[in-house]
Amino acid sequence: MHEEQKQKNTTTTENTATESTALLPESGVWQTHKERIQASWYRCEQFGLDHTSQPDFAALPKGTLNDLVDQHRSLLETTENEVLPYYENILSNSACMIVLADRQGHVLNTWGQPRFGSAAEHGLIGGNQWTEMGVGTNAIGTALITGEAIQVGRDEHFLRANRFMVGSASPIYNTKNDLVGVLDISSDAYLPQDHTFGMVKLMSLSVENRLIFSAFQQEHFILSFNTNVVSLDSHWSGILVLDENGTIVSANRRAEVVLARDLALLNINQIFDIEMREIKHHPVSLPMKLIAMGRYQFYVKVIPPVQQIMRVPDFRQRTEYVSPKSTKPLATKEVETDLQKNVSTDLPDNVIPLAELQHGDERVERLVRQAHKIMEKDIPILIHGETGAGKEIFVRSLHYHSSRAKEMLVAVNCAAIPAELVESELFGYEKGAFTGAQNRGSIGLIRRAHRGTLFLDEIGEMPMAVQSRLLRVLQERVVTPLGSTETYPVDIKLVSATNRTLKDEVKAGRFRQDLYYRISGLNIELPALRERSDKARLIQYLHNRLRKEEPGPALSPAMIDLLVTHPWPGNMRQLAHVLKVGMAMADEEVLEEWHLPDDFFDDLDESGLGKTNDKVENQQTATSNTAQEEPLETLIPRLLSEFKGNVTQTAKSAGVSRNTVYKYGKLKDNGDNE
Ligand SMILES: Nc1ncnc2c1ncn2[C@@H]1O[C@H](COP(=O)(O)OP(=O)(O)OP(=O)(O)O)[C@@H](O)[C@H]1O
Repeated sequence: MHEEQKQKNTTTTENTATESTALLPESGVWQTHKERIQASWYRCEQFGLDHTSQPDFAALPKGTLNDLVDQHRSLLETTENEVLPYYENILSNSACMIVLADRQGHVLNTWGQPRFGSAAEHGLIGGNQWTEMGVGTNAIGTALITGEAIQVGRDEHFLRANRFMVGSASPIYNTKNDLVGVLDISSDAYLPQDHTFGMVKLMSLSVENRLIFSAFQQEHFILSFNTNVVSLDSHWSGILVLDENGTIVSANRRAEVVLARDLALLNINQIFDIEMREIKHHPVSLPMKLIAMGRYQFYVKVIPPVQQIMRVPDFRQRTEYVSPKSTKPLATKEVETDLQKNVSTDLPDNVIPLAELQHGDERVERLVRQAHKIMEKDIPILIHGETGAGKEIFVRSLHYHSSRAKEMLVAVNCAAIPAELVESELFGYEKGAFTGAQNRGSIGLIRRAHRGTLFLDEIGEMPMAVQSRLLRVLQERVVTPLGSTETYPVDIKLVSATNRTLKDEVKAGRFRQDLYYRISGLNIELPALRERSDKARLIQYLHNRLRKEEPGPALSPAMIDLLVTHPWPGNMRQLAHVLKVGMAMADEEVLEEWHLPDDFFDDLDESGLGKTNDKVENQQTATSNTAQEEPLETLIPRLLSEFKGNVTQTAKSAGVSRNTVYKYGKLKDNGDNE
């Protein structure tokens, strides 16, 4: 029986899940709508909610929401293109709201105007998270948990606070059959609800179909099929994607439901009474009548690839072929292949692929490989490294290359949260647990990382009391919120980082020894930038990355040498800053020394690693500046005051580097101060 036939009219079920009948445990398969709502209510009770609880939307901070929107740009655009026509044609006078949420239930965007009050009141607002755990039974959260479309009537919401609306939600699956988001139409109860429910399912199908077309239409044949010819272009049609040999490489959910079988990698001749070569030669706009699996008749339309597949010999396919671009050592290539495992094809823009974190330094290659493996094991990772060495960037990349990539990476900077709040932020709290707690309670960051990765940055800063609680969570794998006697199971991958030497902290009594051993399953020492043997390549890589964001000047070999010489006390963060400032300052085609910020030269001076020509200039000062016939000690301060402190102009005019200007400008200052 098909899904929608199983759904019952909301009005007949609205009173069936009364507040005392949360009977059914989560069983996995529910036959009826009523049982699904009951199972959801049961889960809500397990989450510690009662009907009077206030919704906890666990709203994301603004920056994080922007990141999330960036990560889901193609889903958002596809939805917008597919959904807005419905809204404009059908729903615009219906006072309802269309909502797109990600697979964790975070609202990514909304369209339309509901009748039910302001965003602050109804909570359907960007960044708010609609999960069953925080908001009780609701269309978005329940569709996410069950993976199926659902309509939640007013009284079917577990929390009374949500019983002013009806929500209809339908999950969206991508071409790999991963749940990537959910579409929801919410309104107060005056709309014909069956109509709305059908509509949201149609919308999610149209988004899914569009995702399939975008992924495959360039190079693949696409067949759409339906039982009647006039519906061939509708979103209810089945879609099959075929490669050149007729192998089914993708299909929409509708195709699998209608044909009632797993279609992956079958040949088209196993489904329809036709061969691929006939499909290739069939006129595009002429529907065919075909028999599926010897019994069922369908109308079928062929959509050929936009780019015709070229049948030309390509000897690069042979194994002995060596690409001219493969200049990297063999070891790096092997690492890359290995690191491709688990890679989600659409890494968010702010995530650097693992293979691009190392550029030939053996130590870094090894630790990247080790950490990548350990991400799949139940072993915590502890990363030690100087500030700015790239610990967080590394962890982000690890998470998105792991099997947990579909769930959240929750990054907590223990030093940034006031000591007295660390505990409640991490473990969550019951409503009214302490003075100052928001009275609706909070699920806390650890539970938010459930099935994902928890990254505790600067773990050395964690207060002792919190350390004991964390130890308990790691030992028992359950979280007990502040003020609660309930425990909640959690499955997290823990990665911690510190720039302190934690063993010293243990000796000094500031860090618990037992916790240290718990968190340091795999100990990783991320080398400082100055210690890396792949510095030159890393600098060029970062420069290229920045140039992709915004065009900028090139790096000369001399500039690369200068950057390689620098001690980089602020590591990758400082390198990124210096390059960004330099590239912004430069109008020329090549980055020059005088484009770089002053603090860059400070560090060079302190380390005594200045350039050779500075040394030559220094020797000149011992006597005089031959060009100007004036010692630099007086020339530089004079020019500096002439150019009103402009270091670049002074350097150009004196024919010396900015470094030298800085040095002699400072000498004068010091002298004045004495
Ligand atoms: N592998 C890398 N490739 C390119 N840029 C990088 C890389 N690693 C770090 N960066 C740059 O350096 C900045 C700082 O990195 P990150 O925040 O990961 O350092 P950290 O070691 O966690 O620092 P802290 O100890 O201060 O928290 C990043 O925002 C990014 O601009």
